[in-house]
Amino acid sequence: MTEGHDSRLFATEKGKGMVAYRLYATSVLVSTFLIWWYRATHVPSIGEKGRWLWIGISLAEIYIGLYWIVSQFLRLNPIYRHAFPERLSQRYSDKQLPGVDVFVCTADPTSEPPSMVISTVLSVMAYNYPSEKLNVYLSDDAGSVLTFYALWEASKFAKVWVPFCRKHTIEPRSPAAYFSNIHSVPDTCSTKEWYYVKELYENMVIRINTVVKKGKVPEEVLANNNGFSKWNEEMTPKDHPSIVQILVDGKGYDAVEKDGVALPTLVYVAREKRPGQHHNFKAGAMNSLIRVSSVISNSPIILNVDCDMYSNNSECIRETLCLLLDEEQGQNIAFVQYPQDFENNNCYDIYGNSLTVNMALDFPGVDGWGGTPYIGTGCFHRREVLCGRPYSKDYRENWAKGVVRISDETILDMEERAKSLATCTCELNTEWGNGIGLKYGYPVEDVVTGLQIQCRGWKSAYCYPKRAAFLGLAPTTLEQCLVQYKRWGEGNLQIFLSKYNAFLVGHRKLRFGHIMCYYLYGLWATTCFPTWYYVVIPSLCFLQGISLFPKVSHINCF
Ligand SMILES: O=c1ccn([C@@H]2O[C@H](COP(=O)(O)OP(=O)(O)O[C@H]3O[C@H](CO)[C@@H](O)[C@H](O)[C@H]3O)[C@@H](O)[C@H]2O)c(=O)[nH]1
Ligand SMILES: [Mn+2]
Repeated sequence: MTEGHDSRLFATEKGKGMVAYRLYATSVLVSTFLIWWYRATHVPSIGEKGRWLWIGISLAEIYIGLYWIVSQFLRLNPIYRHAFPERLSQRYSDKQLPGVDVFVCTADPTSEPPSMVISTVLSVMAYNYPSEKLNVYLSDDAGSVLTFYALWEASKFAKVWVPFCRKHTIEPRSPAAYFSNIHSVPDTCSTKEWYYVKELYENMVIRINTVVKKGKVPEEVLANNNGFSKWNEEMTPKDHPSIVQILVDGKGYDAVEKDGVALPTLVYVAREKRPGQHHNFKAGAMNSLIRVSSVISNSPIILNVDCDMYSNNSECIRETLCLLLDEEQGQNIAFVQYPQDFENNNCYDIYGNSLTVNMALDFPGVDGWGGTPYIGTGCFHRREVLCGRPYSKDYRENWAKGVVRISDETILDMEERAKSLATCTCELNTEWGNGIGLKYGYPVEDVVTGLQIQCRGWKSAYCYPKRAAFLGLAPTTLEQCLVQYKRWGEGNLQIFLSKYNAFLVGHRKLRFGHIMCYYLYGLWATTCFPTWYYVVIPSLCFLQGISLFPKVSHINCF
């Protein structure tokens, strides 16, 4: 069933086959009750072997059953959104479209190689969106000259790459992904041009990798480019001043390259780091970017991506705008979250990294209750809301908002102003990290931030386009997986146990089902205990000759 008519920019569709699913869920529920009944009525009597083990397994089954019941809140009401970008183009000219600031975060040039980071940056620079409305910020939490060097190289390559992508409607627009997956020349492109771009890209990657390997930028580059003078020998990742450099000024003349296509603004940001000053990880980096971008572009929409999650769908901004700009249904949507899809999963996916259940089943279900959580990457926010604005029915976003250049201000002046907003002291005695920007103090800062936004009355939307919007790298080794799951499990449990427990902050503000969705993630880590019990104890009992399950011969065990 599709709600919506021709003027809507997006439609909301309810999940199919729900009657069948409800029947199935009811049968599981009935079976669960029967198992509980069986456990309660067959407890070995006092003194009998295995009494406590029986009670233990009964508790494990009760917990798993209750957790399953909570999980059904995510399954009963899924919705799917479909955007109509062609209607957006009919209604809004390029000039009328809102500005978009894209934040890419990186933290370590060793584990996040600069050549990968710039591929992500290039993929978002090449969105099918007016360049003068697009601003890309790279936050480098390591403050590394190597990452800056890579971005400087990328800013030059972008002059060829961005027009190339737009001219030949290339997908995906991450050069690394494109050249490693596509080996044939598109029809519209001459072989010469294609190989020229490919070679240009490959040579750039070789130069970047050489510099990263040596750990040093070549002298001739340092001598000829002022940008590198901001670094000196004393600077370390944990101790350096703030650096803001506008590598491409999309609103200036230098952005118009030879084909007459303007490039998006490209800015390098390394916030100040000092020993003893807490930097609040990614949330701190995001909040610095919100401030820095407010003097350079101040776009009403912010997209944030992790540096290992490139844009795989160049239409994604337009699709998102369909949701946010829809006059009837979009006014209360604070953020639009895309799934975390990964390109490096193999068909076995032994650690369950593809997150298919969460992305394809759970999140449309949470969306049905009023809003998917914010999961930190591939998410478009309204700047105003991220900065603390509560929902009000009468509020209308100023989509034309943006920085109006002070006529006699140079780029250097602007960089200086921006730099002062990325220092350690600029958040002292402010609400940053509390009511403004991303919340501090939680390992999954994004989830708690999203929850806070929803408690201020806003909704959020989940978009699951056929062509994945972003593709990232999932952990590949068991160790990386354990670290990742521990962080998510621990982080969500911490929120559950804190004053940001969804019920405590959300009662009367969120629907009961929505609170249960947050509980599912909050309690996820605790399911390790019953699971562990279930996996270990019955096998040990088996060795001792104690049976915790009905025997096949006892068919009539009830
Ligand atoms: O001090 C820091 C630490 C991390 N990052 C960046 O934050 C992103 C995510 O960090 P990562 O270490 O890759 O965390 P993951 O556990 O892989 O992240 C997942 O889980 C996080 C917590 O929910 C979300 O923020 C992420 O978006 C999501 O991909 C990366 O781009 C990092 O470069 C910083 O900018 N500064
Ligand atoms: Mn990651």
